[in-house]
Amino acid sequence: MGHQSSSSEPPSLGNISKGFDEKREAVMDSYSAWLTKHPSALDAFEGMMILAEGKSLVVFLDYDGTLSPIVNDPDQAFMSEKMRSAVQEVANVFPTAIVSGRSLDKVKEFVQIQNVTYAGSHGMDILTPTGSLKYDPKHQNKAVDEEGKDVIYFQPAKDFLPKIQELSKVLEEKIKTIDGAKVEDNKFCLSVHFRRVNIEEVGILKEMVESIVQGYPEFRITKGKKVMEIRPRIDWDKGRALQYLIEYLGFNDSDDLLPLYIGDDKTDEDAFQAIKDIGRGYPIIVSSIPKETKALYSVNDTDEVMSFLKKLAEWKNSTSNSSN
Ligand SMILES: O=P(O)(O)OC[C@H]1O[C@H](O[C@H]2O[C@H](CO)[C@@H](O)[C@H](O)[C@H]2O)[C@H](O)[C@@H](O)[C@@H]1O
Repeated sequence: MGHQSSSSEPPSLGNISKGFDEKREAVMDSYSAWLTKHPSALDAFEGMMILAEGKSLVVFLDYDGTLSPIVNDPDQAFMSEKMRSAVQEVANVFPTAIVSGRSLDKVKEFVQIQNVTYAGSHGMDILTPTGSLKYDPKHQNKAVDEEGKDVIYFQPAKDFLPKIQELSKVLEEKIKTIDGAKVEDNKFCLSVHFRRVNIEEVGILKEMVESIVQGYPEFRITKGKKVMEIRPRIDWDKGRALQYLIEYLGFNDSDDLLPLYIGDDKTDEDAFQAIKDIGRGYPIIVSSIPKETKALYSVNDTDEVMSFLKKLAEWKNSTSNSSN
């Protein structure tokens, strides 16, 4: 008797593979459609640089998912030596800042490059050498760094520190019961990670965190990649940090300014918006899947970020040499 297929029978391998191919094609189609709206910054590079000629390009880079690939353990999110040298090449020829959700100390420890400006805690902890900024004692602290240089810390959430530390302890104690959950202290904000939490327990963890944070109305929760980010309710984000750094560099009212920001996460959208508000510049999202974004351009992954940074430094070096 010939083989009869019925709906109760398991699908054959051939059918599974056909279904898989169809799904993959559909994903590729939607990614291609998305790319027409957010073209690859590598493909669009020449055109972007034509507009950059004679302008003052300022480079802003997110850390996790941009300079280092997303990994399971946040403490192991190291940057490759190749990426470090690409960032170094860019920092040698453009003012460059790293704007991260990590604590300032942690991001400095990961990146280990001298001539870049660092902003930690989603821009709530910015370290700059003393310079053109007006001294604002409300949010700025003068200090001397490890090398004996005068520096300024800009910390708009400083007053929240005791409460953040309290909240961190409460969260740590409560989430102990959930295997794989982790609180990361990013100084002016906290991250509750659930990448390594069993899928069945993620909802419980989220409810737990939400209910604890409700008891601290001066804080809010934002979402990142398998992480809940708890931060003070202040009008400050990566976009405001970008504006602060532009002012610090003295480009506030400059028509020459051309900010470029590369980031992969929701909190980077504030910086993309800030560039849109300025009215010119290159907001670039790192994504291998179509997603809602304010970025104009895209790159697929951290390898493409590295290729883009290398091209950028090469372009600057070649244009400087040709004008000599
Ligand atoms: O602004 P960023 O520099 O992108 O920081 C955002 C969060 O990044 C880190 O978490 C993410 O990367 C981890 C390491 O790859 C990954 O394990 C985690 O699932 C991701 O959410 C960082 O640990 C967080 O504190 C930052 O808020």
